[in-house]
Amino acid sequence: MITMLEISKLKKVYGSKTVVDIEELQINAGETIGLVGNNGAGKTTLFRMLLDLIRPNTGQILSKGENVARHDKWKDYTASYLDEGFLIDYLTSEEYFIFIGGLHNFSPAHVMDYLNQYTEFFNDEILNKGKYIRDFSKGNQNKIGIAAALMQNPELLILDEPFANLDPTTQIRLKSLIKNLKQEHKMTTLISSHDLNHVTDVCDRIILLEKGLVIKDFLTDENTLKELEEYFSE
Ligand SMILES: Nc1ncnc2c1ncn2[C@@H]1O[C@H](COP(=O)(O)OP(=O)(O)OP(=O)(O)O)[C@@H](O)[C@H]1O
Repeated sequence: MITMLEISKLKKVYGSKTVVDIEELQINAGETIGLVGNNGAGKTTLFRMLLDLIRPNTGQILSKGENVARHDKWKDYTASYLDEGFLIDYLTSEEYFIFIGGLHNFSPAHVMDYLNQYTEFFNDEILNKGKYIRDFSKGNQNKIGIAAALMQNPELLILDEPFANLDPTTQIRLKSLIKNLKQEHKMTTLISSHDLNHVTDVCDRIILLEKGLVIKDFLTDENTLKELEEYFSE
């Protein structure tokens, strides 16, 4: 098995509160990981450290063996959408996609062609609306951010609560999209979610965080949903 991410002795502290405290965690290439945990468990903080948006107090994250805080190579194969801060509010959706495509040397025509595969996912709400990104609903901003992240055909994809704010139809379409990416591109995917149903459906491994600690880490099977529901109803 090839290791994609290797986390060791990772700690993030705010004031007197330790919000992430992970002794050891490995993510293998090709895995689809669901990160679950109640509000404040540390999911977003962990993602932000994976993307070197914030720095840990101690410990490190290696991506393909290189510390993300000291090297840049991971940026070539990693894509993410954490929140609307990743978008550019004053652009239309087309302008934004063309801007992101330009970073990967796509011509505008190539970008528009690439977007054809998302016709179903977009559900006719994203393109040709003459609307600025700031005026889209949060769910539709989500769709824009996810499609833009996928444009670079990443090996590692990180999505923070991708199902939140999506209508049920789009949630189901997003699940097939993620399953496809796993099957066809062997993509390594990390998804945080409060939706235990979706996350157990789409992920082959679940990591449960609580107060920054990994409480459970197991492969998904037919009992996982029940186990998680029991854990969270205690
Ligand atoms: N910049 C910051 N300064 C101080 N405390 C912070 C900061 N960022 C996060 N925290 C705290 O760290 C803890 C973990 O927050 P985080 O957003 O990572 O949790 P989460 O699991 O993503 O939660 P949610 O499910 O609500 O999104 C929370 O107690 C939060 O208040």
